[in-house]
Amino acid sequence: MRCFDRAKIFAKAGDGGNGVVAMRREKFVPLGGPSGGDGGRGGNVYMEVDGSMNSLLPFRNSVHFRAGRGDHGRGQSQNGAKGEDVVIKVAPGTVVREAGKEEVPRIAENGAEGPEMWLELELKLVADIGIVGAPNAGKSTLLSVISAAQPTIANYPFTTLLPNLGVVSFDYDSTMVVADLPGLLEGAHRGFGLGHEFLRHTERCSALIHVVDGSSQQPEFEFDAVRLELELFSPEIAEKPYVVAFNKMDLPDAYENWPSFKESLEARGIEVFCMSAVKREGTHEVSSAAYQLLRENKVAEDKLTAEMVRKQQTASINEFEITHDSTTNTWHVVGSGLQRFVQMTNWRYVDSGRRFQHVLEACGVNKSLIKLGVKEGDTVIVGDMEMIWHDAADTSGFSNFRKGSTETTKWPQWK
Ligand SMILES: Nc1nc2c(ncn2[C@@H]2O[C@H](COP(=O)(O)OP(=O)(O)OP(=O)(O)O)[C@@H](O)[C@H]2O)c(=O)[nH]1
Ligand SMILES: [Mg+2]
Repeated sequence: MRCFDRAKIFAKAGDGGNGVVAMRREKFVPLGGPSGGDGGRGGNVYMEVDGSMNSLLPFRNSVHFRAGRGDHGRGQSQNGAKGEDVVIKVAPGTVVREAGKEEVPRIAENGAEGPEMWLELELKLVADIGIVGAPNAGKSTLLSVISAAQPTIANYPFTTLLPNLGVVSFDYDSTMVVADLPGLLEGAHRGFGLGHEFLRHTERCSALIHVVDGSSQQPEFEFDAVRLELELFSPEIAEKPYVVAFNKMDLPDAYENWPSFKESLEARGIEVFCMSAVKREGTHEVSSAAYQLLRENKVAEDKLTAEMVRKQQTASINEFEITHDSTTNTWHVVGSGLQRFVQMTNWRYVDSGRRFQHVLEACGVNKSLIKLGVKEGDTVIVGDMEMIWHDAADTSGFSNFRKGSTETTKWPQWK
């Protein structure tokens, strides 16, 4: 049962093919020169999100993913064929990590030896709202009332073993996805009960609905115990906005407990609602309040997205291609991000020239040029910026910037 939302797989990029040493031998061609073909590039391993998948179950049977190896090069300048790529399809909301590490892995790299690693996949539900609460509080009942979902409802704890999802629609285009989670027990953060396994799913939710069984002996105590579990499991989850829904108001015990529960929580600054999920009374108010929290959160998130887009644009500077014109010994560095950056940089100032230099270095342009065999005196063109390469021993690499062909600037020192 644990397999459905976690999996461990092995991915290996294809090895590159070997190059071959060969000399051209032909009648009437006295000095044929080398004619060995390069080895083919190894295949890459890609991950692709497939909207039709909703679990990681397929990875129970297939664990190993290897991209094809590149063919070896052959004589007569025949290069080896590229190895076949492998695409691993995962469900939306899958988080990929290198086993035992936190960062997102990079497995699509070239090399004679294809990189390989174990990857941990973790599926986190993509729900807007998570319903949390003690076992038997009425979480599934609430979901069944506010959405078309039909989760199992029964009068015993841990009826819900896997999270249920439901779509709650208000009018027209305002909808939200609500996840009903297994009940939380005291000690859940230490692995008691089932709640712990699934609390992770709430990490992606924008807000929570906390259902309290109003007919229990001490509803406030139950409320605090669940809050404590949330905090102990993850402070991040505990910080999410939430609404409290005091349930089972149709039962005399709950009806009696309600005034003191309400008073006590409101004194702590917590907004509470009462409802009878079974009788469908007060449930609309609860889901509307949750939707309100969601909307407030969206505004904040949009700001964050704008910030991320800006950061991504900076990252796109990193992608470039270098071509070499051997007749003029000119290197063209092309990349839309780089180009834009060049246009932005006011090359006239030493300071910005230096900044530009730093960007080229940070983006790996200098290193790539050295790898490709740039020589002293060669011209390098990035956008409309022309530079002369000088001794690579100097970390800066370039000796002067020229914009167009008219102006030349000497850079006295770059350190
Ligand atoms: N009287 C009354 N019973 C309710 C109400 N809401 C839920 N119940 C009952 O409480 C029991 C548990 O309901 P569920 O919705 O399965 O509770 P849950 O929180 O999902 O429970 P777990 O999945 O086991 O954690 C069922 O017998 C429901 O019929 C209510 O408003 N009034
Ligand atoms: Mg349930």
